[in-house]
Amino acid sequence: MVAPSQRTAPCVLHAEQLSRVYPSGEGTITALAPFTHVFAPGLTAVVGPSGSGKSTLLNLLAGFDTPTTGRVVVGETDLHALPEVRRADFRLAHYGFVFQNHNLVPILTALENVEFPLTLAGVPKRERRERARALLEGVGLSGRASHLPAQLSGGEAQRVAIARALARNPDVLLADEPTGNLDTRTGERVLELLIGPAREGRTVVLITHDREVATRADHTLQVRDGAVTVGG
Ligand SMILES: Nc1ncnc2c1ncn2[C@@H]1O[C@H](COP(=O)(O)OP(=O)(O)OP(=O)(O)O)[C@@H](O)[C@H]1O
Repeated sequence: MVAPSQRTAPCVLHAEQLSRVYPSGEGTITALAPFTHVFAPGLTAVVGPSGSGKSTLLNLLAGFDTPTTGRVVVGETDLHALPEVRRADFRLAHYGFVFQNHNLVPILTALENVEFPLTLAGVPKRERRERARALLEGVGLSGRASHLPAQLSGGEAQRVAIARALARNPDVLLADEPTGNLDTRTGERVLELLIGPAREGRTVVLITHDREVATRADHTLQVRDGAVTVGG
């Protein structure tokens, strides 16, 4: 097995006066007004209407986008202060991502998809294969290891994506509507797989339109017209 990442204590994700303003025509759009929040370990649900700023928030927390003001601190690291290449490495080592459409590599099998982040990390083949098998087993998909993404159901593909996201024991798991395309029962199963890491002390941030899903979270953030408030 791969040694757990350098996680000695639960990692805290801190947004400090974080905001994002986009140019729009002649003017600007405040997609996210300045807000400060500590994302504690556990599951945080981010809810809000379409266009309210949820994805903008997630993209900033991931370091995919640059804030107009403020910063994102992960543990001791100021994410946006890192040069681009180091930020990408940091992201690979500390973050896992799950998107609405699983984003699996279509030409790789389920097992190879889970192995992929370990390959990037230079983990030797035998070790990474063993770890990927254990992760697939963890999401109940040992029997699908050699399937290509196109040969998986939507729920199965999403479970593979979660196994992949967990491959490097991330401190932070960011999920954008991971249950959005799934029926209720399958969505519930996928949600359980995200709640597990949250219970183990990871910081899991989940965007959802589904109020039912949000009720399972430890914390809820409401985003409305770019303004973030605590509580649903
Ligand atoms: N790159 C961009 N340039 C200009 N405006 C943008 C950009 N990205 C997002 N916006 C605007 O910022 C606002 C927030 O968008 P965002 O995608 O964060 O909303 P959302 O809550 O995730 O919506 P949805 O639930 O529909 O995915 C919207 O008004 C959107 O049009």
